[in-house]
Amino acid sequence: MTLTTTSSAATERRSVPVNLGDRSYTVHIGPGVRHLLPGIVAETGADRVVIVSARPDDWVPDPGVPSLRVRARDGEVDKNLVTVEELCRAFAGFGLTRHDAVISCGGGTTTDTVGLAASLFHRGVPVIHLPTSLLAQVDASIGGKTAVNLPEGKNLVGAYWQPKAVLCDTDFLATLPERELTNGYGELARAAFIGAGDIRHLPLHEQIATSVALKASVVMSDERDSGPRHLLNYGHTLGHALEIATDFALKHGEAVAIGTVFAGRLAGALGRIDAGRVATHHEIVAGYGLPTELPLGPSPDELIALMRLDKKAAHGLAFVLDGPDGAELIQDVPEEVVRHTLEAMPRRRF
Ligand SMILES: NC(=O)c1ccc[n+]([C@@H]2O[C@H](COP(=O)([O-])OP(=O)(O)OC[C@H]3O[C@@H](n4cnc5c(N)ncnc54)[C@H](O)[C@@H]3O)[C@@H](O)[C@H]2O)c1
Ligand SMILES: [Zn+2]
Repeated sequence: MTLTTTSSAATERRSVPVNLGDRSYTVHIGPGVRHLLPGIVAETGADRVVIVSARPDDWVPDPGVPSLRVRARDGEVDKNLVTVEELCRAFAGFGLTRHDAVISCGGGTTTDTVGLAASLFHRGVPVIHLPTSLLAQVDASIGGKTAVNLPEGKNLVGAYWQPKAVLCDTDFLATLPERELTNGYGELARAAFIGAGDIRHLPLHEQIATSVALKASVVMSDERDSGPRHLLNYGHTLGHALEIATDFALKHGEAVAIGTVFAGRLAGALGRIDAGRVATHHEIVAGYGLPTELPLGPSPDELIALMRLDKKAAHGLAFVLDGPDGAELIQDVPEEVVRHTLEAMPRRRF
């Protein structure tokens, strides 16, 4: 499909700086921002680029320097070290040097895989991301975490590798299936409780920009995940457990949405927030058309066992929870309160 950009495009564009010293970059958001690509490539000084894209060729504009196009496939199945090796071999075959650049275009699985390959090739070549799913635009392509899966688990092999720029072109979203759009809303819904507030009334490009700015500010204060970056995991403790317990039948954003409703109920049960604020969790998640109920099937015990494996937990059960001073990481939440909160949640078939 050929992309078209509306005439009001320029007024709907936003740019968000990610300030990380000599690793700083800008995230551009809005219709048509993909056309900034040749200028950004020129700024990097690259003599040639490799474009790794899961979308039609004309979605990535001419970068202005000689390029090799490599076809990618979105999806967890290809998000592995075999693909990373294939990409690195394509880079080598094209004679890419550390002074050139790699461009990714696709969903979060593609930006993660290409980002990791770029971080490894010649111990790091510049990468520019053109995320095409809402989830990748609001989350996956921002912040410099890259990873691929092992048969033993998701995202087990990765690196921190900040891009030179991210172009979140909202024209890309026109072909995104409805469920993938809703999936991205899951991360926007959780953003409401870690500083973004209720942004549902804003146009989508503004919501993306708000979420990107929030993630950028957290990453700027904790690039390598040693403290405040935990906040981004709001709703994710139960979310990850639900993804695993349903064998990934629930998508990440859907699971995070249910996890966000649960986090509100748990914070209420612990007396950290009042009933009105608990209800706001439900209202915002439901307002995005996201699920608020637990799936039939996984028992509280099974979910608690999975949540004990969460990397945020020093020991016991840990959650990022809303409270009088905003969201914070709470360690050692009593298992009984967690169990009662899970038992009290409605269930439905997905
Ligand atoms: N690095 C990070 O910080 C970070 C953060 C969050 C998520 N992630 C990773 O991101 C991945 C999830 O990303 P995702 O939801 O984009 O998954 P994905 O890449 O599998 O894309 C989801 C689906 O949407 C399709 N798609 C994407 N863009 C499209 C478009 N414009 N038109 C039509 N179809 C399109 C894809 O082909 C795929 O079927 C996971 O692997 C997750 O681990 C990484
Ligand atoms: Zn997430």
